[in-house]
Amino acid sequence: MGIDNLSPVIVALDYHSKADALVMADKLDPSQCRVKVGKELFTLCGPEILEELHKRDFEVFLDLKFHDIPNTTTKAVQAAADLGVWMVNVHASGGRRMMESCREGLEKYRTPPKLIAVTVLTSMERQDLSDIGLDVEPMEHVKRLAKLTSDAGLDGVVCSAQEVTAIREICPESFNLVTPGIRPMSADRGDQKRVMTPEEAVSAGSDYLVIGRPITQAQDPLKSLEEIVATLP
Ligand SMILES: O=c1ccn([C@@H]2O[C@H](COP(=O)(O)O)[C@@H](O)[C@H]2O)c(=O)[nH]1
Repeated sequence: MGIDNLSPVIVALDYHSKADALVMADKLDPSQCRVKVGKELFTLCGPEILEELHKRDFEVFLDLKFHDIPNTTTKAVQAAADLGVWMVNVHASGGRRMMESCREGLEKYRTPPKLIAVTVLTSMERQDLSDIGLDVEPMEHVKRLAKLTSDAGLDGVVCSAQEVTAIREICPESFNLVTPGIRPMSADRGDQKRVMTPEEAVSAGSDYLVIGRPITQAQDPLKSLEEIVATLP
């Protein structure tokens, strides 16, 4: 079980049509897991896909990773709150003022979405950071951005499960750690670089495991989800 009564798994509905996403959603039980709508599905379907998922009682993580000036990102997270999503995110590299403005922008909501920030994408490794002028290990940059996010008063971060132990040492216990880059031992890593197995991620202290292709591209997605959940401590 996760930090509430649901499993910690958030299934990434990275599909190229509303129909395909809903076929998958209809196989899932909203009392067992949450779902994530990302850039591909939201760009194709817009808010309608959220309505469909909410009708089916899912809590939805709207993963649009807003990265813009404070005014723009604040309006964007408010728009997400108006759509009733459970979780929304920005990029921590947008900076402290941007994150604080987003948090303040959500204060007027009775039940605001959880607001979290992406640290370093799990597809990135040291060379990728070096390419963009950051001569630092991912771990160091993730820790810096997690602390900044916590100081800005957000609810948590997106990071690799590899960084969970280190973040726990510098951020409050209540700080949510949302970890993509989850790969069962036999699964293809694809473009992910900083990965962990579901079991290791939960043991390390991840609150939520974001899992896409190992479930959605499986021959039998539901069986794959059930097998993953069965391995969790
Ligand atoms: O650092 C990040 C932030 C977000 N993601 C998203 O999570 C899923 C992972 O999908 P897989 O198929 O399991 O790799 C995907 O929607 C990404 O956009 C991430 O992977 N890393």
